[in-house]
Formats: sequence, structure tokens, C-alpha cells
Amino acid sequence: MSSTTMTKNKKKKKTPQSHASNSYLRINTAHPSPDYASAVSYLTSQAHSIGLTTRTLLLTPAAPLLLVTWPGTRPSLPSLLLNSHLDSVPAEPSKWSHPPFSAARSPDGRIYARGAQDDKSIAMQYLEAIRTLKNTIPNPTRTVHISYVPDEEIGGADGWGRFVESEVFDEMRVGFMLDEGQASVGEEFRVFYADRCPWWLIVRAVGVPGHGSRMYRGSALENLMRSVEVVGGFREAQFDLVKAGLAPPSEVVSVNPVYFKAGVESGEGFVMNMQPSEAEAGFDVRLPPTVDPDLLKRRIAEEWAPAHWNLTYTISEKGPIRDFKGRPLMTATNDSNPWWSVFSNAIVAAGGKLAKPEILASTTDARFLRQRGIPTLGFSPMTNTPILLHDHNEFLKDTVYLRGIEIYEHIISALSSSF
Ligand code: MET
Ligand SMILES: [Zn+2]
Ligand SMILES: [Zn+2]
Repeated sequence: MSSTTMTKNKKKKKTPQSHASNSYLRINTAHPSPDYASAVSYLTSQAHSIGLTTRTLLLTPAAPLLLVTWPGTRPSLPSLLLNSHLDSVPAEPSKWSHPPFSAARSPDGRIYARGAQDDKSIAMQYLEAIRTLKNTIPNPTRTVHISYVPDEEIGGADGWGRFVESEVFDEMRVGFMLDEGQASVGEEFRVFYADRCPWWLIVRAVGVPGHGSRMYRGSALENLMRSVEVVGGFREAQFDLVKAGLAPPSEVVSVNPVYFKAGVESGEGFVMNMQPSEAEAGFDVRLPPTVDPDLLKRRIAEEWAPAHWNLTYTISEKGPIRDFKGRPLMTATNDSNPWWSVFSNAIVAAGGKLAKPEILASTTDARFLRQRGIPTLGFSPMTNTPILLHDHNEFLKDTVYLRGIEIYEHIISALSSSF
């Protein structure tokens, strides 16, 4: 744990190109070696320029976590936490129209960068919104924290997984957290009250090796292909529900193959006339909170990877799927949750429209808070924007980014007051 610094509040005017965010987008935060040091140092300097307190936590040496604080006048009230992860998924630069860490701007204002949507925009918008609010309110009623957290994209074990267990987190007494959401292709802002839970499934096959010309039963690849066919059938059935309009995409179990690995290699590439004795496939599986995980586990064992086909499997469960009381991880979006009412009213006060609350198709660190019963919503203020997270040519328009700052001004102002 290192320095705590407070500087004086300087009144600065926001200019549209204070796309300070561009400097942040240019830091290469992609796995497998995200430049956390530069990201933390940049965000720290931005926070100090507004007069906010910062702390860098080294819960593991390679993965710093930055905590920014705007102290409230009534610190006894539960605090508001705004969360953003520091890391990004890798990009394939040769497939992009602009280098992924250039933050290149097109004539119509699209800023291209890996992380432009996921989720470096909110990282900067939180700060810019507070920069503006500080001009009129030196301190909020309730304490506002921003957490910049490592390793979200790889499961969060060394990020939120450790943070949530720390004394610092307990001392923050978080009452409500806002985390990232996803872009909206229409006019309405999207908000997410739950995530799907990721299981990373690897199916391994062994089998009879032999000459590439021979037809026989039980080769490793034949065994693996049987598994792929069964998984594919399940996938089609889930997809059919979505296509028929019977379920939103985030309310079915998705299962997508993400790699296949097989073949005997020589220095020249794959040996084409040998059938290998081993093969494996990787699947990204996502479970909505409404699904019974034990039933899916049974299906995997009995149908997707049965031992009698010489198949074995591992499931890497990325985080919790139920809270400490055994309930699905969901945040209430009705009057029973006062944070919800204040949040949704703030969007309206900002002139925005909110879509019906959804389950997020992907996964965020929100699950670590929901597991502890802390209400958490996923929200990234990006309307009229194609959904490009983890895709090539990820971008965000400058006008959308700037509008997002105004939205956060309303939200932070409302949620940090007492109610
Ligand atoms: N946010 C990432 C995703 O949804 C990582 C989730 S935890 C494995 O893929
Ligand atoms: Zn993200
Ligand atoms: Zn992501």
C-alpha cells in the first residue's frame, strides 16, 4: 500500500478535446502483459489534478489497484463506489483499421482503441464528472470512491477477488456500486442487474493413433468430434430460443468453441498422414443466474464429455454464481432498492431514457459485490453505439463520450447525496 495525497481543488474548465481519455487509451493495457504501472500513474495524476485522494494497493505485486476517494461530509453513510477495470483483452493489430493503442480519431469523431468501450471510457468519465461537480460542490454528502482494478478480463482472482477480502474494502463500507455495462445501439441507456457466470470448459480426448489413410473407430479426433457435435446441438437449441424471440440472448446458456488443438507437429507444420492420439477443445460457457449449475454439470459429465468416449474435462469456474445465502446474484431494480430509484431518476433528470433492466450477456467484477449482497448495477453511458467489446476496430464517438460525462454528473450528484 502506498501514498495518500490530497491536492487543492483547482477549477478547470472542461474543453471538448480534453479527451484526456485519449492519453489513457494509448497505454497498452492488454493481456498478457498489461502496463498497469503506466495506467495507475496516469489515473493518479488525473485524480490529483482534481484534488482527490489516491491509494495504490498492492494486493499482489504485479497487479496494482488504484483507489480514488472524494470524501463525503457524512462519512457514516454507506459510500458510493464507481468501478472500472484497468486491463483490456488483446487486439490483433493487423485486423484493425487503426493501431489498437493509437486512439486515432476519424473525421466523424470515432476514437479507435482497444478499451474505448471496455472500459476505459468510464474510467475517465468518472473523473471528468467529478472534476465538473467539484466546481460547485467541494464535497459530496456521502463518500465517493473510484476503484481501478486489475485482471478483470482474466477472471479477477488477483483483482476484485483479493480486494473484496481486504480490510480496506471493509473500511470503505460500500453501499452501492456502479460497474461497466455495454453499449446501446439505440437511444436508450442500458442497465444491467445481473451478469452471466463464466465457465471455461476444456474437453480432452485420447484415442487410437494410426496412419492417416486408415478408417477405424476411436481416434482422439473422432472422440472429440462426437463431443463437439453434442455441444453444438445444445448450442443450437439455446440459440433457437433466442431466434424465436422466446428468450433474450443473455437469458440462455451460451456455449461457444474458442479453440481446437490437435495434430502431430514436425518442424514443417502438421504431419498430414498421422492421426493424433490426443486432441482438445475449449468452450466459453456462460450461465444466467436463473440456471441450475448442478444440472449443467451433470449434462457436461454425462452428455458432453462422457468417459466412455475417452473424454475428460475441466471446468474453470470464474467466480461465484450464488450469494452467501445461496441466492442468484441479482440486484433489485424496484422500489425495494433505494439506490435504484435514485439512479433511474437521475438518468431521467439528465434527459436520458433508460431501457428495461437486463442481465448482462458477459461478466464483470460486479459479481464479487453481489455475492456479498451489495447492490450493484452495470452501466456504461453509450447510446447509438455498436457493441464492439472484444471485437476488432473497437471505437467510441467523442460526442457519446462527452455526453456520458454529463450523465455521470447527474448520477454521481444524486447517488452521493443522502436519501
Ligand atoms: N469480462 C470478461 C468477460 O466477460 C471476463 C469475465 S471473467 C472470466 O469475458
Ligand atoms: Zn469490461
Ligand atoms: Zn471485456
